[in-house]
Amino acid sequence: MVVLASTPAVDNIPLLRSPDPGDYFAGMPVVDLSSPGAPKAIADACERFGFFKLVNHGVPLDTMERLESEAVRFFSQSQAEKDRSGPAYPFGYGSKRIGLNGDMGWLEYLLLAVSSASLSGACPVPTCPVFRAALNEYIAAVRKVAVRVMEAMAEGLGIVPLDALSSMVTAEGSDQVFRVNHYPPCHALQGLGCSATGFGEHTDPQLVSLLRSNGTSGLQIALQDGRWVSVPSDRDALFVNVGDSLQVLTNGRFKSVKHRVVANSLKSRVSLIYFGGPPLAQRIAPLPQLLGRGELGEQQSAYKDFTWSEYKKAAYKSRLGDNRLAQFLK
Ligand SMILES: C=C1C[C@]23C[C@@]1(O)CC[C@H]2[C@@]12CC[C@H](O)[C@@](C)(C(=O)O1)[C@H]2[C@@H]3C(=O)O
Ligand SMILES: O=C(O)CCC(=O)C(=O)O
Ligand SMILES: [Fe+2]
Repeated sequence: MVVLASTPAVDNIPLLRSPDPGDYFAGMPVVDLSSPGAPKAIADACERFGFFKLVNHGVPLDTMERLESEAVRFFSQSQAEKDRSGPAYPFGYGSKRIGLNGDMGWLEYLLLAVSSASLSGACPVPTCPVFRAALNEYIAAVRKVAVRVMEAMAEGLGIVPLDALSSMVTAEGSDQVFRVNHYPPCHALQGLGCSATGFGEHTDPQLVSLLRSNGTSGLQIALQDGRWVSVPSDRDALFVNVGDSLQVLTNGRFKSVKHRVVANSLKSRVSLIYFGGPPLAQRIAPLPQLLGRGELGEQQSAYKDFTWSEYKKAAYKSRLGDNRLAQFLK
């Protein structure tokens, strides 16, 4: 992180060295969901990076673009109008403040509750019926992809039944969240050699997150050696993150990926993220098939026993960049 003389527009937002064009993620795994090799490729990518790009996923481009243009229309309203959809917690519009513990980023967003395959009726925003319809169409489609991806993960890990993981997001009462992030261009930092933090480094607490963005890059992931690499944007693709809960369910075989977003000084970024979480009462512990006999006898869970409700509570008490899983290690 670099420290600069204060620039009022970005006060309280941490600054990062501008991404170096050479730091693109050269070895990024790209998985074709329609190919027979997908389960193995997905398991491999989740073990090595906790992250992969997914193509041929089946969400129609116009479903993604319809939602993107409704989101752009929402965020182009006046600040007073947008604030009428706030506060962000538990669900609604938020700006710059992320979470409840002092994290700040150069973005505005909508945090929305999903019930079954659409926006929860208990989530009153957005109020615009056209925006809600676009959200519902996209959420139904992306959730189907999440289910296929989790089935492929199970297959790639050699777990039966194949819905051992995906049933946690399709179960009654599953805790799914949808987020629309808008990172306006940060003109104040143009040419200064540093960028505003859009969304600070963190891992996602859920099982999986599926992200789609417009053509503006900014997403970065940390490799296992700690090096940050930029993920080139691709508006046709989805990007899949392994979350903390999936790391635990796989007893650490899949790694939850540390990621962040760097704001662009010229272009705005819009991202749509589906977070698949289990029901609150779901026990988060390694699947029995992944605790099979190894050379050293019965393998033990590396984690204390906990439920998603307990983990979520702890996550919401933490700062974005905290290592939330550390307190649940044995
Ligand atoms: C600082 C925080 C924001 C967050 C809740 C938390 O206390 C720690 C986890 C954060 C995160 C990251 C992934 C998702 O964007 C999110 C909605 C989630 O479930 O966990 C956010 C939370 C948030 O923005 O409220
Ligand atoms: O907006 C993005 O591209 C990623 C944001 C993110 O990681 C999150 O909302 O958890
Ligand atoms: Fe995230």
